[in-house]
Amino acid sequence: MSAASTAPSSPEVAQQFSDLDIASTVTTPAVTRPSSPAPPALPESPLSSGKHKIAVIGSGSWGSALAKIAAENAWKRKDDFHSEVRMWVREKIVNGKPLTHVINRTHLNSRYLPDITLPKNLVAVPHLKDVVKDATLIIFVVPHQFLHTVLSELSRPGVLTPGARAISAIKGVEVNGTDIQTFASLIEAKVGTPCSALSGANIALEVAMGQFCETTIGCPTHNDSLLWSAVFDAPSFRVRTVEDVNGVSLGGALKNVVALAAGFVDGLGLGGNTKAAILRIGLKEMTEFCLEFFEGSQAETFSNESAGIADLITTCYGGRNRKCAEEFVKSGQSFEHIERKLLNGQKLQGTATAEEVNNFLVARKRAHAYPLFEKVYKIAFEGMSPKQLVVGL
Ligand SMILES: NC(=O)c1ccc[n+]([C@@H]2O[C@H](COP(=O)([O-])OP(=O)(O)OC[C@H]3O[C@@H](n4cnc5c(N)ncnc54)[C@H](O)[C@@H]3O)[C@@H](O)[C@H]2O)c1
Ligand SMILES: O=P(O)(O)OC[C@H](O)CO
Repeated sequence: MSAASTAPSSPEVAQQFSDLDIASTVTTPAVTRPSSPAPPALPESPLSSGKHKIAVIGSGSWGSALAKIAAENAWKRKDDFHSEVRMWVREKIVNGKPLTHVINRTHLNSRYLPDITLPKNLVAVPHLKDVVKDATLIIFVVPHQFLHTVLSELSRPGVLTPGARAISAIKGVEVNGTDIQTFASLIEAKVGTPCSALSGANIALEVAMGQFCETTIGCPTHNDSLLWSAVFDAPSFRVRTVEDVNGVSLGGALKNVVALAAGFVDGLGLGGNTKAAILRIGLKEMTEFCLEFFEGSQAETFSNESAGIADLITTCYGGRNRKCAEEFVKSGQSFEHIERKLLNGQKLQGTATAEEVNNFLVARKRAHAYPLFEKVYKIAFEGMSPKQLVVGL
């Protein structure tokens, strides 16, 4: 497609970022499917425009990659979506300039996803309340450590649009004693929007580069699956929807614990057989954990969907958790040090999840039923030798 003919900016953001050139070209996907049938009609928007408006909360590597896809789809379906998509960027000075200005001028997230050109209808905004103004579809994709702060700001009266829906692409769980919650249910409880969950074998950079992959979206209703498929499905990012919001959420959280075990295996110099055994045992514990503690979740989400087996494979071979756990064994340094050394400002999720899951299982007196999760916790937090990982499994 040639250069866009209309400016995608709303008056407020045009004023806020008046010096931006967001009226020229918009990145379009390289592949089109001319023979595809017309997409299904979307559920009505609560806005008087009749269109849905997308907001992205988070601008790390995954936030930026998902925002890119959502903005490209919004631009293609202007009858259904406001073409401007706003992305919350926690302001930071990068090379002497605010990151929001850098993103809006260069269309590059130089801090978290350099070298990937973002669509020009994706606008970086530093204040949360401006990001969600009039938004009907809100994508939560901050590292889970920061979610509570975000939710307390969004739960103030008048901040969110009545009738808005949310989706969580955050991988982790929230534990309080004997209670465990997914982030989708935490978001739903704190801000009152129905919340779906997106998870899959999705290393952010590969997705942003347009390499083919699949993702799974767990949705509470059929309307949610229509909406979120329209936001995310793309020729190189195929969406499959399931009704199992908990299974999708738990797949994304628990695979990070297994990825630490896979990294320990690599750090110990053990081979493919051992890693395959860890993956099998890990998938079994992930599935059993979900079935035991989350009523209505489905084993098939783990065995058949990208959010289960496929994400486990990619993360145990190519993810940050694996990489940091390998370094933990080889260097003997702390995970905090390794995170700073290797991740360039990105956040490690697996150690926090291993601790949360262990605390929960201990509180429920069920730690012995999940020996791999227990070993990962003890190696990461209690000084157990990594060599003990496979002993007695
Ligand atoms: N990176 C991936 O490949 C990938 C893929 C799928 C899912 N995920 C999941 O997506 C979620 C977000 O991960 P990511 O990779 O986009 O983030 P990231 O690890 O790249 O972290 C950077 C983000 O954290 C924010 N941040 C840093 N300090 C903060 C603070 N004090 N307060 C608020 N925000 C702060 C930054 O502004 C930025 O948005 C995680 O749950 C992760 O597991 C990541
Ligand atoms: O890099 P990791 O280990 O956080 O994994 C990234 C994604 O979750 C893979 O789907």
